[in-house]
Amino acid sequence: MTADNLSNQSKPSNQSKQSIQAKQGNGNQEASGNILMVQGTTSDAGKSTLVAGLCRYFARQGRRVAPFKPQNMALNSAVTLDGGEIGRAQALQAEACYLAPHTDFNPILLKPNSDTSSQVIVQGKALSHMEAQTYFGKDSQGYRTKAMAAVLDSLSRLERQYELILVEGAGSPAEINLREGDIANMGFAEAVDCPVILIADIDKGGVFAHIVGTLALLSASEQARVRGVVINRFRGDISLLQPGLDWLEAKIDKPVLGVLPYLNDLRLEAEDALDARQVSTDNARFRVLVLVFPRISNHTDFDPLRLHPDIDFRYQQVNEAFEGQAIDADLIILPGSKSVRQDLATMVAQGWDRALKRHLRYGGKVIGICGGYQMLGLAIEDPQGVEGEAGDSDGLGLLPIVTELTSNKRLAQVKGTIKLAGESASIAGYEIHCGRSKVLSKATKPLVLESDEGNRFNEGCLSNDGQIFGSYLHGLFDSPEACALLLGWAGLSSAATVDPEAIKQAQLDRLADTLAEHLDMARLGAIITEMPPKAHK
Ligand SMILES: NC(=O)CC[C@H](N)C(=O)O
Repeated sequence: MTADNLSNQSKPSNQSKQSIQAKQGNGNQEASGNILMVQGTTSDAGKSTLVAGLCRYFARQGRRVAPFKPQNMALNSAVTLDGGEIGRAQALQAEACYLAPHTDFNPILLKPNSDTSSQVIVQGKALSHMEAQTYFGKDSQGYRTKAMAAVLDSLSRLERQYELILVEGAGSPAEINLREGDIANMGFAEAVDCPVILIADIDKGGVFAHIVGTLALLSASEQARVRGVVINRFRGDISLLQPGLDWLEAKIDKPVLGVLPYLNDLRLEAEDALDARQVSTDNARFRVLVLVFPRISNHTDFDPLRLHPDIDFRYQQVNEAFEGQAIDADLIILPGSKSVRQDLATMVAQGWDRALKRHLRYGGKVIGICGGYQMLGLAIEDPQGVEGEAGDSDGLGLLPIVTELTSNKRLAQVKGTIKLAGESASIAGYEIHCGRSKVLSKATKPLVLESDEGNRFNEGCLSNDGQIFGSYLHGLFDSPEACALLLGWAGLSSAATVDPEAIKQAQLDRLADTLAEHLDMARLGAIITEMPPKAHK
């Protein structure tokens, strides 16, 4: 790949998109595997978004491009086609490349279930606590060696299949306490000898200090591999910024590759942070409240509701005192959780058990998804201590199910039909859970699903009074048909149609257009090609 053809921008027709897909689908062609890494001066500087935009930009040109994040810490994950689990940001970036998600795009995923411990997922598979101990040993050096081996193994597979690999760092490379044994930022870039660009968020203020300070805290060889900087989320008059940019380029002796505008209404899945923004609620006629657990997982389940013009959508932190306040919702949703028993205890301590019952007495509806579904049941048992201390907890007692957490994590993409209130619709989604739930009585299971392996099964549970529905399915509002059916059941009739997939595709294209306009793509192309990766395999 040459700098020229990297910067040669064109929008593909639908036909060339298909040929990209075909190309991307069957890897094993000649590939030089150029690597570019994006690091940020802070968390939330815009790394994921920049990588997603670059993925779409290059994929639209017919390039074989893939995303990569060596190590991700997030509770928002996606099920891959090869039956594993990766961070959602990498799944979105894969989609930006017109690719299905693959475990190699994010070989290490850490899912925190307390302030001091995480579930470790290596190349898509969750290690049990025992495995984690033997895999990594007790010291951080043990972890680094094994994790780095997995990272390089995945990367070398991608290098054989793709022309360009766009790598996202994590947090900032200048976290002094995390530098030793780092595999997520400069530790990775040094190991594979790839160029780095640094992105900084000007909206937060202090952008010059962030950039100069970050570079000052790097070693000489790390500084040298930072080949340019990108300033993100700028609003206002660029001519007023220009003197600052000139000063910066002289000070750091590196180019500013571009200043990206503040994309106020960019609606792309958040990597991990909860995105509470919603479209205008002027015409909203239905109130949805999603409880936010300290260890909420897969909050992107709610994006279709957050972006729905008929819905007044709210997140409510369950660890904040609320007792006595009016709940003010037609539908309350309990989301997934990485620490179900503990999040349930937090919720009950704040009086949410009583609040939910009151809401139901007034005719409100309740949905529980995955961990939230488990909480609605009679009991949650964790005899092996899969999510912390071993033991049992009483559930909220609103659905006739009993759950046992097992070390055998279920990961599956599923599709089928949902039947509620006499209506049925097709539905698709994914399951990520250690728990297995038994429905005790003859309660209705409203879903008939089929997994990738072709197994058909009934899923979910509806209370006898028809007011409470629980399911393991993440992404259950993504299909417009299923979303309309669920909202209809919950009391919102003739809801507008929101198609999150179409929104996502339009946003990725818009992002790529923005990068094409505001980044010096010729220079970026040169950065990518002038530093061939060293043989690290
Ligand atoms: N995604 C989830 O909510 C998972 C629920 C629970 N932590 C389990 O593993 O079963």
